[in-house]
Amino acid sequence: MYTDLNRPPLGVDALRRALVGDSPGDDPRAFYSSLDVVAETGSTNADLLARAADTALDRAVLVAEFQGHGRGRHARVWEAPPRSALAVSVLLRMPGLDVARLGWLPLLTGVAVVDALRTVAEVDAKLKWPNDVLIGGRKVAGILAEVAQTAPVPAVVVGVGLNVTLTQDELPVPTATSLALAGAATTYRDTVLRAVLRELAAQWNAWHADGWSTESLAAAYRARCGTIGQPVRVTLPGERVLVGVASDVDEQGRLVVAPDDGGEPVVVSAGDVTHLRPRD
Ligand SMILES: O=C(O)CCCC[C@@H]1SC[C@@H]2NC(=O)N[C@@H]21
Repeated sequence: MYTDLNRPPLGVDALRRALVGDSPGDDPRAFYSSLDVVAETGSTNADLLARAADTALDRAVLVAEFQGHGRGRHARVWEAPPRSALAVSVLLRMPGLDVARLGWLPLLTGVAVVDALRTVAEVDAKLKWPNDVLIGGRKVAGILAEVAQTAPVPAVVVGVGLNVTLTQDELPVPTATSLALAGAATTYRDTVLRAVLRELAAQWNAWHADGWSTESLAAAYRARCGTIGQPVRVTLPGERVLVGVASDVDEQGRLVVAPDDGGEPVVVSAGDVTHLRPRD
């Protein structure tokens, strides 16, 4: 099934040197407490969630060269051939953050992935609400955040799956793409992973310094979101379909849609969005 297993492994020692601090702090270059790369696991999100009660794992990073049961949003699977994608999870706690704002973390992660890809891969990456990362209308990365109710502060495991060197034949669905297929300036996974984790740390630090306020974060999200201003079809829970124009995200990161039937704006907290101008 997989065409080329001779792809290079990630260089864990260099990644650790670049990203892990002796006493992890505000510097995005040494933000993380640990970084591990495993050859194979079921799901990096599941692995960190299972160990979320261990406070030593705050800001831990777990990367898998291959996931047998990668988890996607809406209970879907997330698949990629070995060593051709990034499958990375980070465990974060945000003391003092109102739990109602936890939902911003996957959106913040989306902002970080977009910035990393624009910078090192030189691609025109954009977000499709809530946090699919698209290039030319095709999905290159997905984000799944899951919460563990640890006391006194919940732990959030945020996972990123990013297609790097997948060939056309290896794409899980025709609407996906990879950095290689999108003509990225680099398909070196170490470079991309380093950029993603540094941007995530920088965004997280900025949000923390801002007292977990959502104003600047929402502005950063809007600036990178290709859904706002788009005609969209939204499949809501229960398979109800909403068609209209996405006008904004609100203070909780929910999508506001002006329906085509002229009704009141609908605030969407969960749903599957299709852009009706497919290249955006
Ligand atoms: O459905 C989506 O778009 C989200 C996909 C998230 C996949 C990543 S890969 C690393 C982490 N571990 C998982 O099991 N899922 C996430």
